[in-house]
Amino acid sequence: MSNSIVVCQDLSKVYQEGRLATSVLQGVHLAVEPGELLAIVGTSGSGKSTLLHLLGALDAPSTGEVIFNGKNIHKLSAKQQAKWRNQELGFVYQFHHLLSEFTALENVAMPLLIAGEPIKVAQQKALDLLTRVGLSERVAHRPSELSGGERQRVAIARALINKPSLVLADEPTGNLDAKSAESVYQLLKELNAELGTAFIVVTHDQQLANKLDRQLYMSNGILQDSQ
Ligand SMILES: Nc1ncnc2c1ncn2[C@@H]1O[C@H](COP(=O)(O)OP(=O)(O)OP(=O)(O)O)[C@@H](O)[C@H]1O
Repeated sequence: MSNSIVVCQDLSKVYQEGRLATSVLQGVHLAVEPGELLAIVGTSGSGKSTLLHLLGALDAPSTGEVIFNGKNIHKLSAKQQAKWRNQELGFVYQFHHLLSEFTALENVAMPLLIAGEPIKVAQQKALDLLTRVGLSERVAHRPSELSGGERQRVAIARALINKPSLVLADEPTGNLDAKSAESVYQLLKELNAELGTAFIVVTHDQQLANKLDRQLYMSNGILQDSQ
């Protein structure tokens, strides 16, 4: 437990809109080990994305806490949270959230520039990582000039460029065909072996979930070991 990279204790989330309260997460306990590949599966609307948002401090829990390497991330100031996200965390989304007006190289270099790396160093590192994910010929392409699988690989490269200890991935294979989904999985696996990055992957793709180290099931806001 003390070795865990992230621990959630009794996490709950209630969305309050006027008089209407929607309880989305209930008493979630979770501990993820360094380098672990964890899948979270569950029906639509069960609270998986909400949990990822709380883990990334993009939203605050109603009760409970998220301890990341000993730090309660929801007690950090907004500025400290932004720095923590930049240095320790990577995000991969189904719809990739790449910046459309920038090239693949610029998108991947962005987190390094935000972290204060000189532009030449950032560009070289981005080029190396894009080569690593098989996109050396596509570095000057904008997102609209890439296929879905290529965009997803750019998004993964961007998530990993700062060598974070944890990547939060929401449906990373969600809009991909079987072949592209397999290549995204291979890439996660290789980078995990090489860099020791832990991944928490929210997915409806049971084939992907079966290949990861561990699976947890979300059902009506409750996270459990089996379905
Ligand atoms: N800002 C919000 N205000 C009110 N309710 C919300 C809000 N965001 C999400 N919800 C509700 O919380 C529930 C869980 O949503 P969440 O996106 O976490 O589900 P999910 O398991 O990721 O679903 P999916 O697999 O369809 O992406 C849903 O019923 C949703 O309508």
